Amino acid sequence: MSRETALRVLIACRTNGAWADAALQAQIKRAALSRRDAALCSRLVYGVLQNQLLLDFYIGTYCSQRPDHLQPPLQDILRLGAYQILYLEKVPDSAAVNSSVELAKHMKRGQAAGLVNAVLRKLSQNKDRLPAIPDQDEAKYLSIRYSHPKWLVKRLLPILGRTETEVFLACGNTQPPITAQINTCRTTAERTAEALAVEGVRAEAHPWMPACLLLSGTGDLEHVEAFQSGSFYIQDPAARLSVMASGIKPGERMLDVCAAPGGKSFAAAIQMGDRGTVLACDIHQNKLKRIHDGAARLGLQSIETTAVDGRIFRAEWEGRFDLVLVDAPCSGLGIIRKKPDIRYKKLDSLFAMPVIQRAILDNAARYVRPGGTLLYSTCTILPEENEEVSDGFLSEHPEFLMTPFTLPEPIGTCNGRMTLWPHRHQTDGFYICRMTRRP
Ligand SMILES: C[S@@+](CC[C@H](N)C(=O)[O-])C[C@H]1O[C@@H](n2cnc3c(N)ncnc32)[C@H](O)[C@@H]1O
Repeated sequence: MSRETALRVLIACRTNGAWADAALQAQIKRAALSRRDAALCSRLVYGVLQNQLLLDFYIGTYCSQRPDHLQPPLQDILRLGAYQILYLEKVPDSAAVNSSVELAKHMKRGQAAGLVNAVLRKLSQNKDRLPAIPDQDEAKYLSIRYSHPKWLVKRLLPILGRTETEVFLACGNTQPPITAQINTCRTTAERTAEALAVEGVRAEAHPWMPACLLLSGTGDLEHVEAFQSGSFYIQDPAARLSVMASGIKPGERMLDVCAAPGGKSFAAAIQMGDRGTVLACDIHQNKLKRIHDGAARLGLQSIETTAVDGRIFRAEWEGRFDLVLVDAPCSGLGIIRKKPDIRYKKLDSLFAMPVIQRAILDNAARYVRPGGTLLYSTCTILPEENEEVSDGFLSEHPEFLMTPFTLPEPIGTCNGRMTLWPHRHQTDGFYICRMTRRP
């Protein structure tokens, strides 16, 4: 059942543009998989997505047809089989081959099962002497080796250089830690860790982020008492760092323009000791419920929600906020570890982003009071959506200037803007730019 469910998820991602995490959740529930089967299913889906280009390279070596000319479900079946043979030591090759042949039989295409059998058997026979990836073209080599699209590798090479690009790409295929941010309005990290231990969840203090725990052995956290009672919420340190950089204080008024599902609004309300106002907005009315439910669970009274398009001016908000946060919609290339399928999204949708980001920033800036703060952030690492957007904004808005901020060591003081990188900071890839409206 795990393999069939994994196949359904991969097909949904490819044909309906579904996100793997949401499709996984839905399909695991639909198939009513046990905890163990669900874990294998997740491992298969994430493993295939993280290694897709490399798997295709090996499949192509042993297949009489070009893999991209095969019927798409057949490609997915071959990738699932190849992943098990090359990466899952506990699955015997025979089981990987036979289960893949069974999946192909369900396709009711005569030759599909035979082809899957032939390709996977050859792969299994040769797995200790796999062909070398051609390395004449550096970007192509790295793209296949680490299964990241070639266009992204080409963009990264001049920014990071060869060695660091390789480290970044390898990091993109690792499992990110699960980090709990403590609701310090309610409890402490120590008490939360003790409560989690009682329920079998291991928690250790984050090496440098205050009031933050690294979790393992979590399973489904929603059933854990410490979660239900609002002791913490799950958020990467990078996201909380952006709120720390804003310097929001108790009693202030904050507007979170692109707020759903609410992580930064929660971080801000907690940083303010739940005193003041956080107006959490999103263009999608249906997403506000997540913010509302999260705030209720955490017992945060200072958060209000409303649906708005951040590009459209609301006269009643002009100059009214101490802090306006634009955590803009973006390509998400900084969270490839969590969402491996982001790397395969169409380029045109990614590069439409800067126009939307700038439109939201230009409009939201009008809501900042004189002397107040405008914080622009994204969970991506490319300058097109980061420095180029904030620099473009600053060059046309002389009433704003970039202002330094200080974050916990080892990050320290930043000169107004910074990019966090997964391989350097062990956080999500993230951009923070802090600007102040001249008084
Ligand atoms: C990066 S996510 C925000 C994450 C959130 N700040 C958090 O920390 O949980 C971007 C959000 O912007 C919203 N969005 C997209 N276009 C928008 C617009 N024109 N106005 C307001 N929100 C928008 C999306 O619905 C999405 O929820």
